[in-house]
Amino acid sequence: MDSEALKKYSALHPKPAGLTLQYGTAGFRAKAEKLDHVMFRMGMLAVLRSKAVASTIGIMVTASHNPEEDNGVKLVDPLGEMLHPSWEEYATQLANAEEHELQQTITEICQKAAVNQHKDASVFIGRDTRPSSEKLSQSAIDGIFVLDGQYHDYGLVTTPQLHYMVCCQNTQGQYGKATLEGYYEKLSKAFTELIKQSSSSGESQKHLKIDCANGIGALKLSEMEPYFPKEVLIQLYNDGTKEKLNHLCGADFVKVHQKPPRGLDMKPNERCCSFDGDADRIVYYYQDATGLFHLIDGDKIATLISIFLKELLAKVGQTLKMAVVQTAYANGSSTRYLEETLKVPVHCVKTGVKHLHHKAQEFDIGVYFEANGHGTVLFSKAAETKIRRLAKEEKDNEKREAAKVLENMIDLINQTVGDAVSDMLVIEAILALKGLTVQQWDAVYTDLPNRLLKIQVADRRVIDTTDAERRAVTPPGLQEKIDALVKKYKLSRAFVRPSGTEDVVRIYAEADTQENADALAHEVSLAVYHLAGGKGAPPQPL
Ligand SMILES: CC(=O)N[C@H]1[C@@H](OP(=O)(O)O)O[C@H](CO)[C@@H](O)[C@@H]1O
Ligand SMILES: [Mg+2]
Repeated sequence: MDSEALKKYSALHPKPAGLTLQYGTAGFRAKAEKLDHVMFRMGMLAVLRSKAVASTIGIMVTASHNPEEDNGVKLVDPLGEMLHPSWEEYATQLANAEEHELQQTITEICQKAAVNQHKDASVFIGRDTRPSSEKLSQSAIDGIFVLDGQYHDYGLVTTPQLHYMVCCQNTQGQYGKATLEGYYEKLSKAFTELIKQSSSSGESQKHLKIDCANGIGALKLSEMEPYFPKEVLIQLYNDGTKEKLNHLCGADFVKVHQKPPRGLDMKPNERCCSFDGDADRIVYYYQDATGLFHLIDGDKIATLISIFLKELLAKVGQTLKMAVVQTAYANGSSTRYLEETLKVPVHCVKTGVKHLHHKAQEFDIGVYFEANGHGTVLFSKAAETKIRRLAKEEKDNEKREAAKVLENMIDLINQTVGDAVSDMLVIEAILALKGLTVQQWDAVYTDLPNRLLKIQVADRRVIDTTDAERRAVTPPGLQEKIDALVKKYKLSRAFVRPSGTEDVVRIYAEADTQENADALAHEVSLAVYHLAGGKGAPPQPL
């Protein structure tokens, strides 16, 4: 490490005095103007991580569904996974070190993590369309440069595209070609193969309206369109040419407000979907003839995919172990349907993709989705090998054809991380192959009415949870109070947890009716306000 160069460069990216940030559920997130030093330092950390694991590491500059003024950064591990938890702590230390402690902190990280500083380092970097992203990614590049790392700047890409590139690179091309063209070709080839086998459905079945949240999804879908087969008739809305990123649109807005995004003209019964700002989440929806809005969230996506995969597994006659991984936010009806009707085991883990991904790796086929629409399917190496072999060698026609469908699903799904583009194509292929309308998909089960609220408290760390965040262990008395409130309603459930991305406590409630879900959520938020140090005026009923 050249300490003069480090001093010189870090002076160009000074840390605002007194500012401390934490590497949370989704990396660092803050107002963009507070992040320059963090980017520079994450450039350096990516170099250290790359040296430690002798692989290419990714840096993605994005704040996903947050407002346009925010930004953030996430590191991507060798196979496209989220940064290993043991390094999150190093990320936080490095981001918060004062200028004069910087060199010492780097040395300490190298010691603790056994980083061989003489090794080569390689970093892939990408960014979303925020006005601040270009400059911030340059700051990260300065950080890579100062520690002598090699880098490739992919410029504007979706978060899942960057994860894909990193995985391709570290598997020496086994996962695909580490270029945008490679990504488009791999996905569109698998998709085209899949829908070849669908009996041609009506014209209306082919149309899909996509709300791109005024983000990167619009750019990348336009680039990808020439690769699509002619059966795909997509119309892009909120493409970023007129309005602000994530403003009154995008997957998060639609999920939280349970209403259509602005800027998408929706006719009755049309199939529509929304991406989030960095295109790693997707939700579907439609409006029925009476004008009622129907949200089809991550739970229904997981269910559709599970139904489809289970049928295929039965056809190929293989006993591969399949499971669905959810979080506490999954609608109770989805869990019940999966366990009781579909007979697929369901596991509940803590919020955050890294937890879901990790759990899903335990199965031959692990389907994971957060209710908000972030998710994917993981196939174990053994399962993949078996399926590819059957697709090639199986003598029985029906079995071999089913194995081929599974093989194309493996190639279409971005197994590195949830991917709105890939998930959309998976869903479109399943609907086409099964001849399902969006209404039939929606009707697989009925969501329990639910409400998600957030409130501010003086220090959200006073709330500690257990049992995959479904029960609060502190502050004293809070869980007992929640239990008593839940008992007042039918089919009810409620829990609270501190957010990992915002300075708030989240409250979730579901019950037999919307009024009851709203009332329960409100009562629980009052309990949090009183027992966990609520800030400002007490929460008001909805
Ligand atoms: C209830 C909810 O939607 N929580 C989101 C949100 O996390 P919080 O820790 O709840 O702020 O952002 C995460 C990162 O995008 C996402 O993984 C998660 O699902
Ligand atoms: Mg996102």
